[in-house]
Amino acid sequence: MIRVSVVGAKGRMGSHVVEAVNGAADAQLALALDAGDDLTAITPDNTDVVVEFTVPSVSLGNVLALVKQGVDVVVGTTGWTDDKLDQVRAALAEAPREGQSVFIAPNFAISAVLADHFAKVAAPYFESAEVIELHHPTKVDAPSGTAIHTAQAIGEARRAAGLGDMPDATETDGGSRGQVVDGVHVHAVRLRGLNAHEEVLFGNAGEQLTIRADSFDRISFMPGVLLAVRKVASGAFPGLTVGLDHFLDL
Ligand SMILES: NC(=O)c1ccc[n+]([C@@H]2O[C@H](COP(=O)([O-])OP(=O)(O)OC[C@H]3O[C@@H](n4cnc5c(N)ncnc54)[C@H](O)[C@@H]3O)[C@@H](O)[C@H]2O)c1
Ligand SMILES: O=C(O)C1=N[C@H](C(=O)O)CCC1
Repeated sequence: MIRVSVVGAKGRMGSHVVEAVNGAADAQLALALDAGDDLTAITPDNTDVVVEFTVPSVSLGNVLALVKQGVDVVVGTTGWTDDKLDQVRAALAEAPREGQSVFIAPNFAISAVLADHFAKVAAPYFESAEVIELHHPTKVDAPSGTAIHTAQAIGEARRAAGLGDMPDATETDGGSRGQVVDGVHVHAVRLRGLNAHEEVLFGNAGEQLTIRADSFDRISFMPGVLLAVRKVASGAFPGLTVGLDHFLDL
């Protein structure tokens, strides 16, 4: 049995994770903590893997504290920068237990992970690429972690293919062209009724490819969360791993 503690357990994602862990035959819920609870209650004596879904402003602090406490961590919270990832790597290098793991996924839904993969494959073949992410209006960060990850993957694939800048004659822009991430324009929509959606547009003269992923319900993230918990608990992924694609045969 994998003993799983959840941090952010009262949130939209955390409460689904509690339910998913309770429904899994090979996992059992250890502690379910939220804001104001004492994180030091989580120790290797009661927990194998912590699942962390909180808010971008506190997630790094939680992860660093949990690594110090000797437990493995699966993180779904967004807001990760290169500098924050370096801090996690440094904490893991000093971790109390041999082979400790932190796994971070911008998106646990198979549709989103595949969309990202297909975008990487398509990127070298198109002159233009833009990302549109669409989410519920209670989301606190923009653009989404998934859109940043997708844009970075497209930027990297374009560079590797020797592609230059995308064509764009814009001379005046009050913000309508979106945020530029790694050379890729990213646009964020917040609309009541939406959950989590992403569209990647690729263009050449006379043709367009659209790749779209839709998470209509948060249950779409749960198979990915449980897969990550199992992979991390197996001990086969020491150190920091970013992206569910590492656990899929893509
Ligand atoms: N990776 C994915 O697949 C995926 C999917 C959905 C959402 N997310 C991300 O997960 C995060 C959470 O999203 P949500 O919709 O569940 O948000 P939410 O606001 O519903 O939940 C966040 C929870 O964290 C709690 N919290 C805040 N500070 C805390 C602290 N210091 N310690 C413990 N708990 C604390 C809050 O009280 C709340 O219950 C966001 O960053 C979101 O973008 C990722
Ligand atoms: O609902 C959210 O918030 C989501 N956040 C992640 C992101 O920012 O990419 C994943 C999708 C849902």
